[in-house]
Amino acid sequence: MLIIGIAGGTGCGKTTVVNQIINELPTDEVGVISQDSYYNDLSHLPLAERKKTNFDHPKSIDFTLLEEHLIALKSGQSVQQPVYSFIDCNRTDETVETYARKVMIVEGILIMTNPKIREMLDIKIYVHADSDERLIRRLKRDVNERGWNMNETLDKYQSTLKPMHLQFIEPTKEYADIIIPNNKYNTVAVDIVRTIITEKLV
Ligand SMILES: Nc1ncnc2c1ncn2[C@@H]1O[C@H](COP(=O)(O)OP(=O)(O)O)[C@@H](O)[C@H]1O
Ligand SMILES: Nc1ccn([C@@H]2O[C@H](COP(=O)(O)O)[C@@H](O)[C@H]2O)c(=O)n1
Repeated sequence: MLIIGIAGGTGCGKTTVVNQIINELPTDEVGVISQDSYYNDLSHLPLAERKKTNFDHPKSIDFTLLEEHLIALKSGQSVQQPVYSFIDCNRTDETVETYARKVMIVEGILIMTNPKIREMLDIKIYVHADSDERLIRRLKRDVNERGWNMNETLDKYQSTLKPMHLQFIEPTKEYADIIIPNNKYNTVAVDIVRTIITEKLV
């Protein structure tokens, strides 16, 4: 199994790039694992407390479970990938059966901060967009899709997202084999990654 890691700051376009890559590829041969599925289980906290969590710190991720799942997939076993709710700020009771494929894409802001996960990635990709682009995209998405208001997102950007990005996420760019500039839609880069995957599938 080829494991491709796709990291980059919030709003840089990771999910969009992943969707563009896998679109047109056979779903039974290429799968996706999202770091969001591996946020720590916060069921012991009320929603108001869960909302105060720093979701941009590596400690917010259950890397042990992610590593276990990647090892299982690599050995051909299926895993139950947790399903995350951004509205409830917690894992749901549901899981999605994720089976081993020839290619697995792992995407998320923090995936390259963990040495064990980094070690498992055969190809490391960092998607870059300027911070003003990312903030605009993030603001629109938080307000339209994730139940936050504008002030909450702007406060969070200053107090948490920006410092965590500078401390933990941006430095992982140095581990990348490929950096995709994504201030604008980058179909050339997407085609290149898709070509690498297609070669693995033959
Ligand atoms: N290259 C781009 N140009 C403009 N908007 C983009 C681009 N890539 C993604 N977006 C938009 O930005 C928002 C965040 O993109 P997303 O792929 O969810 O980013 P990420 O997964 O890195 O947080 C989405 O609304 C998406 O449609
Ligand atoms: N309950 C949560 C959990 C996480 N976030 C934010 O999601 C961002 C990571 O996802 P991307 O698609 O943007 O890569 C991260 O910056 C967290 O702040 C959230 O808003 N609510």
